[in-house]
Amino acid sequence: MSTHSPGTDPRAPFGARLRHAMDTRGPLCVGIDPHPSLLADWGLDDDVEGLRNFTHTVVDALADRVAVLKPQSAFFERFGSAGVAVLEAAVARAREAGALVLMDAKRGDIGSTMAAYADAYLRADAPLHADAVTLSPFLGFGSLRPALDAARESGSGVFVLALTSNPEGADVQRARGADGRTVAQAVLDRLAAENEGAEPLGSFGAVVGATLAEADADLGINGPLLAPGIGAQGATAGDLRRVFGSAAGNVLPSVSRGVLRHGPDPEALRKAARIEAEQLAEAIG
Ligand SMILES: O=C(O)c1cc(=O)[nH]c(=O)n1[C@@H]1O[C@H](COP(=O)(O)O)[C@@H](O)[C@H]1O
Repeated sequence: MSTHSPGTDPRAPFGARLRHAMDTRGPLCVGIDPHPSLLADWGLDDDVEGLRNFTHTVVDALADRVAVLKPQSAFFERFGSAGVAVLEAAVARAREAGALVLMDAKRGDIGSTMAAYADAYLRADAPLHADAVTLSPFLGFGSLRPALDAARESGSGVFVLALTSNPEGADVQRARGADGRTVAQAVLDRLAAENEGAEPLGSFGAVVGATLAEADADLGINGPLLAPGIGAQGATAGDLRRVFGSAAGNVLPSVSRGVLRHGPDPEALRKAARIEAEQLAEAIG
């Protein structure tokens, strides 16, 4: 992991900016998940001031060196508008310091209201504009169209849930449609179509948990594969090759508690992130 800035044209599509960030800073996304238990471990109160202190500490320690920071929106929303204001400031501060920001909001809705979510996160001048956002395809992949179009227009990205890291995900995601494909494969195929011809990497990513026993799916979507589950959920860097096979080079491993538990000392956070990034780069390199 280096402190090198992503340095590509800020107007380049998300996939190109992410490729550059992963190549120069190392393939690591650190999740900003201010759990009440982590706030307590850091000696902070479970209130807006504690949330702000926690979030700024993580951003100031890591935004100039990790490829991606991923704030989990719910932990901010639980404090209402004051918490969302902390999130908004953190997104701006992290992007200013050179990190790409993936807003973990897991949105999905009928097309007409999906357009409003797209406005909230993907429109270039939106207060909560991030480099990318997580989306849920449960209302049908086609319902995400307004977000896909908005991302293309603003040079942002999306990560659509395909094979999630939680054990309950398989009920829905491994179910087979009339054509024999699993739901997850149908999502992956639609993402591959969105990324067709994109170089060096498409902007339409999938979420595929590092905790899976095996992917058992074609992950060749020419887009990034967000891999949560490393650390607190039990997966390790060593699992990535087995799960992702030849697609490992496009994997963006994501760690939240596994890094955050080393705070609040900024130097300890930086060290934890550096070790993770080095191990992950070696595992998928
Ligand atoms: O979209 C995600 O980020 C996500 C998808 C998934 O399948 N599993 C998963 O754990 N996540 C998120 O990744 C983070 C995992 O946190 P840790 O288990 O603490 O590393 C949480 O913010 C989850 O919401």
